[in-house]
Amino acid sequence: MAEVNLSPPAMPAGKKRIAVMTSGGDSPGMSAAVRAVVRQTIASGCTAFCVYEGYQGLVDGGDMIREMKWEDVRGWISEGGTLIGTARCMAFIERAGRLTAANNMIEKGIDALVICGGDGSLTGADKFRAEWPSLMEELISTGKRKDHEVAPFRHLNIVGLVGSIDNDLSSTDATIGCYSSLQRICQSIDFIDSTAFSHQRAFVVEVMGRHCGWLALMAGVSCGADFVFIPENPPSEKWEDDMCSIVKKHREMGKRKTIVIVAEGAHDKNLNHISASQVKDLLSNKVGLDTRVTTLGHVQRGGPPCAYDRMLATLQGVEAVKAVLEATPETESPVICIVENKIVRKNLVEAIKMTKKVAEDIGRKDFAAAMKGRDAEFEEFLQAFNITTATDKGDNMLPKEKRLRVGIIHVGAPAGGMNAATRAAVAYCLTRGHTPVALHNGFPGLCRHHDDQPLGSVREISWLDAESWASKGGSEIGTNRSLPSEDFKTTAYCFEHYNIDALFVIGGFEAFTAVSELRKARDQYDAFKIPMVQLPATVSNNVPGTEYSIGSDTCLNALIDYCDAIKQSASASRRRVFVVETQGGASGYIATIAGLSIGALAVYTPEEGIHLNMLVEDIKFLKDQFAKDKGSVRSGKIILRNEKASKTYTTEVISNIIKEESGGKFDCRFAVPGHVQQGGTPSPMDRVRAVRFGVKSMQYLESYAGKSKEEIYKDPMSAAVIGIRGARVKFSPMERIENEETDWKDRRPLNEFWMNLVNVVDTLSGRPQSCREGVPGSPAGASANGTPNPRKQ
Ligand SMILES: Nc1ncnc2c1ncn2[C@@H]1O[C@H](COP(=O)(O)OP(=O)(O)OP(=O)(O)O)[C@@H](O)[C@H]1O
Ligand SMILES: O=P(O)(O)OC[C@H]1O[C@](O)(CO)[C@@H](O)[C@@H]1O
Ligand SMILES: [Mg+2]
Repeated sequence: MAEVNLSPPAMPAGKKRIAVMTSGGDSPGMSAAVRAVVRQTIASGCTAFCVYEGYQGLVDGGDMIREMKWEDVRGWISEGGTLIGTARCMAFIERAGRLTAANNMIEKGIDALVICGGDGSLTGADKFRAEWPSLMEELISTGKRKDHEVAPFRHLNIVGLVGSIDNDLSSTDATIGCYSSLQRICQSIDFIDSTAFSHQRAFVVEVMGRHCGWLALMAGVSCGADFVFIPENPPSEKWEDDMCSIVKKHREMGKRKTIVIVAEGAHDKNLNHISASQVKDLLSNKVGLDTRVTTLGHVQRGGPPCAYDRMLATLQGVEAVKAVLEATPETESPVICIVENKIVRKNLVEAIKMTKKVAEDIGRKDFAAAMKGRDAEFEEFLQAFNITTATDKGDNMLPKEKRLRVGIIHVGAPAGGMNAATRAAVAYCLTRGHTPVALHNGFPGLCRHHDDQPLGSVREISWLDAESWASKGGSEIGTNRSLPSEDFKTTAYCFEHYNIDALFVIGGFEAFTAVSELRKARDQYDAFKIPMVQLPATVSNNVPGTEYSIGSDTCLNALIDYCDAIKQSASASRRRVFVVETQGGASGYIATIAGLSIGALAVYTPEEGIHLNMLVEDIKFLKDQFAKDKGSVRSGKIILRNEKASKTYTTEVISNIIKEESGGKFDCRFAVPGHVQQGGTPSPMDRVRAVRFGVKSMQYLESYAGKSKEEIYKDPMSAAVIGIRGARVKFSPMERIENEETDWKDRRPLNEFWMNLVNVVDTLSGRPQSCREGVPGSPAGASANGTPNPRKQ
């Protein structure tokens, strides 16, 4: 009988069959990653496959490896867990299992595999890749495959996406799912807080994270816990006494509740496990506290992904497909990572090696090395946690002449994390011997009420005052939009009269403007010749000098919750579109990232504006979509329109035009979430970043202690803005940012790093280029990383 090649025919040049799978413990955002890989694959003219049930599906083959169409992943962006299933597969740990998996991949003609999983899954992927040539040889030598069948698959094209709640892979700042899990943990601890406070109780909370302390540490930072136990940095030999003395001290200082967080993999310096019940016994018996244990368990892994995880999963999924398409046989397998704010490809083998080394360092009790092996943020967060909970000032105190009175002021609209940043700054100041002074209710509050009796607006903040602010939304010291230029004279008088030696300004574009004004007014007022730092805090994320303002993540989460509910309603009513109006001032950041995170059909930003042709093309697109949908599930559609995208085409007008032009084929409504977008409780990301930036800002101001007014005046860095820029956290000189990077008219940065992401929203919703072609200022034609948009190639 003639030989038959049962494998599918080879793909045309440059086109591939790309499969995606999820493996290990599920994590929120995995489904969003699968959606992004599938849609980007199809948008690139390739064929998408999913491998169901992790490596088990690869080993079982057959129907477990299925082709996916565009519509198959509709609505997946907001789903928790992984809709293609996951498993911990023993068979794949053995070579025999991997051989069968390789054979199944050839059977289906899979050219490339994108694996979304944790350290274990990527270790498996790395092993599979390393072994691949020998697996191919074995398939041939054992007669399972012919040479020509194997020939097109000689090089295994593999890309890793890190999906795990544990955040345990070295070389990336965040894994897909870790911030959603942190959100679940923080919400639980916030709830526990109120009952603990009521009864003056202690709670020991055990959190997941297997061998990694990221979740425990970040929960400690965001919730203002009293003590954390993490495997990378075990407590001292006499930890029982240390913990009890810190808790006792906090109680003596007036705290009514105690929260201790224990990572499930916590141990002492000799690697003896530290359990939650052990900690509970100590708190009960040695400190005499009424203590309870709460083990959060799998609730930490469930539920929908937060905004950050949706965005991360989406951008990384898109990047994974690009990496597949750009790979040559010489390219080393990448893992897609994020460093601060930048999606980057790193070497998979190296990342696995570094991750394994952390485990080995812990095994060898080299904890300093283990700490270094985690990302750069990790150590900084531990320091920030220690500083904000420290009671033993001792060595930390500066000599008297280096101690400052630091004025802290909130300017502009409230934003999530303002209080957390203030709390961190206060704790840092007290630990170092500085005096934190709240300037209540912004600059007008300062000028008008500084000498009110009995309580003026200039007040020193005690540790206990600020202690409970870690999780509080709004602004505890009050905020105001007005600027110092409204009364420079009184502002200067107050700075002098109350001996303000340094200024920490927390807020958005107004805060930026305020620091700029004070800097410029230094010529006339000596009182302003003090070091000043602005910490960008605004839902709009439009502050020059940073790619991230605290509060913007809280806003995105509030907005996606709102949009998820609207989308559900639109889906249930089948043929309905919603136009949702977002805040953001003249910056389309919030609209774009929310669009990316909910799978919006289109995003209208002030940067691009709204044009008649755009509306005409979008209505055509909508008609086409509804014609294809035929009343299917998850067919609700949302267009996000920034509040300042157009003066003429308002949200209501657009909604009416769409309704009118739909020819009765579908309906359109609009919704305006308004100030809901400021969020209630700040998101954990805003809280932890607020703490990190708060501490860094204080350290920065402190570096000016002892300098003369003239030295400060001459130093361009003495008025600075702290921010994330690409892969780094930096202080930038106000003067340069004002002059070179600010669009003063539109109150936003001149270059907005996220502009190309509108293309990703379009690619993944299938919106044709024609909708934005010819639109002035449109970056259509460039993609997320500035590389050409695949749909244009
Ligand atoms: N050394 C290895 N060799 C081959 N396959 C492996 C190896 N380690 C893990 N795998 C495969 O990856 C699967 C998932 O690994 P693991 O259970 O460690 O979860 P993970 O990917 O680290 O995710 P998480 O820790 O977030 O749950 C394993 O069940 C196994 O199929
Ligand atoms: O769901 P399982 O298999 O019990 O595994 C629990 C483990 O998985 C994780 O949730 C993710 O790795 C760990 O934090 C935890 O130790
Ligand atoms: Mg793992």
